[in-house]
Amino acid sequence: KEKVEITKEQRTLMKVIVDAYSTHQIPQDVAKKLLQEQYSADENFLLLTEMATSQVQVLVEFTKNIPGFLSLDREDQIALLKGSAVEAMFLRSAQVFSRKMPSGQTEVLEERIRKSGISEEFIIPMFNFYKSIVSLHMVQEEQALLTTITILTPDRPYVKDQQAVERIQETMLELLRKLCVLQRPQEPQYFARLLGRLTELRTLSHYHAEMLTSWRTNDHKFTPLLCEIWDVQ
Ligand SMILES: O=C(NC1CCCCC1)[C@H]([C@@H]1CCCCO1)n1c(-c2ccc(Cl)cc2)nc2cc(F)c(Cl)cc21
Repeated sequence: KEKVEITKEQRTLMKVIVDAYSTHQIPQDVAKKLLQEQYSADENFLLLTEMATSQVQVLVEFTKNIPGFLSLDREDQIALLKGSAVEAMFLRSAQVFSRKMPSGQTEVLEERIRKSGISEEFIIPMFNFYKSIVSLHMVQEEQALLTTITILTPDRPYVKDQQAVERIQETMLELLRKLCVLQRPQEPQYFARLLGRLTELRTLSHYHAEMLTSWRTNDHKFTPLLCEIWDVQ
């Protein structure tokens, strides 16, 4: 039986990442807003673009706190952010969706999102992904590390020094692997299941431009930051 132990420096690394992750979150709670009232497709589109814009800003702040990230080549830092922002947005949406809510609220939230203006064909893959995240019952440490591992994906477009990114990502993967073994001794496959979600996340993210341009709204207005990050306009 493998004796898994978190080292002192791994514990420090974990604390830095979880603190940064919990500090840099969307200012106001989008779930609460959606539960308060039913919005029109236009209002929902505006809400999404506002939320997504502020989430990118928050993602940049979070990324600066990932040990080693700022020592990467500056252009590679940008390439990693641009390459992971959409996935980070869907992963964050899934994590918000998977939060424990008073009974019946999750169903209301799901209904509001289904009717938010998003075109039918994307609803199923999106909720399949969200529900696969819900079913993992991830703890905060796992959520923070999974987002970190997504950001540190070496094979994003235009990354020059992939080895340097791989080295930092491997540190995070090893820490997450240990956490999973310690957290779920009875589920040896749990770590593999977590990483499997990143494949589903990448597939879902391929649709993001179509999901946005096919939104049932007359005015698909995007902020300059979203035009940078999303393949739209
Ligand atoms: O604002 C959203 N997500 C933000 C993005 C930044 C991080 C925090 C969450 C959207 C909402 C959906 C209703 C209409 C208004 O937008 N959203 C999406 C979503 C994201 C991308 C596309 Cl293209 C389609 C839907 N999935 C969500 C799951 C949820 F649980 C909640 Cl609360 C909201 C969610």
